Amino acid sequence: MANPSVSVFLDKQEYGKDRVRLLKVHRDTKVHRIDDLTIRCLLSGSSFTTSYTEASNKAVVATDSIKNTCYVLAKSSKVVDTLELFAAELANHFLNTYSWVENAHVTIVRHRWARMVIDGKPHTHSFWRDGDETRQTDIFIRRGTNDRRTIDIKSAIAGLLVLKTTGSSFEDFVRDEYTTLAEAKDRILSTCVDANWEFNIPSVPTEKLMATLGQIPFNQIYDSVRDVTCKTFAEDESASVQATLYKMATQSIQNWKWIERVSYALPNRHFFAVDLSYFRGTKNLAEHADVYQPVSDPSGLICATVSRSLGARL
Ligand SMILES: O=c1[nH]c(=O)c2[nH]c(=O)[nH]c2[nH]1
Repeated sequence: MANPSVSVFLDKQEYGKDRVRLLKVHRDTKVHRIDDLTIRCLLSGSSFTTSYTEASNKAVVATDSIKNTCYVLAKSSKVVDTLELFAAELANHFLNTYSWVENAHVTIVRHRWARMVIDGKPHTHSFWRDGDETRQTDIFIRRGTNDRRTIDIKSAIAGLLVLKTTGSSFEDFVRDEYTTLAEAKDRILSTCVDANWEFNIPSVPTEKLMATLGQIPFNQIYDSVRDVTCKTFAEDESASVQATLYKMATQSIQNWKWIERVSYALPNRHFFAVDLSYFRGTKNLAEHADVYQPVSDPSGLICATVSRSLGARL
């Protein structure tokens, strides 16, 4: 039985619409472009407390209206193709429209569509899904004092599946009574990259918010982080996932003054050479390996965040 004399308080709250699906078609030229998005918009602030504690809906903007707003703004917006700017437009809209909303938290996931190549030529209006990788952004805008806004933006790549067939070793690790893993001079390296990067954005007067964000080359930064990730993965003579991860993260901070920190979560998807010695003494281990067994579970998991040092602004 619950004890009603135990005192509690509402510690955290945010509400809104999740999984709003939206396809925007850009037909401004004959070469159509598309943005296939899944959006989450969450609102919070002290005015919403009573909706939880006293069953009062007086302050509640229906989540259905929040969903409708996503479609209305997608219609008029000129920046749907820059996730961070479209997310900022949405978040800013809720703060500007409803004076009692203190924070707007918008997450957008963009699903991949690649242009079809037909008879060697990029097709003007047909696309195919080239993998499960997504681009994402998570933006949190706070109503500050003196009509200013503070903005946290974290953008991400999720589900980028990569594999290399040489240029990766793992040696000189702890050997004790628990160790069965052989040292590997040359192994398969494969991971499914989750990377995110946080922006350093000063608080801005409300009316300058979109103009300030408009100066940040979000699409170029995304392309660059993805390129650095792939190039480093491909070219690094990897001593471990840890060492390769650190090189990836460091470069993006050094490339872009707006990036404050970069995090990676890299599962180490193991591929073990199959011991074929049972069959006529066939050699398939170490330098003889070319038949491997992919092991889906368990995998290693290497996670790290690299941050810009204090006073290290470009
Ligand atoms: O790159 C690696 N890092 C590790 O920490 C580790 N541990 C392991 O068993 N294999 C690997 N590979």
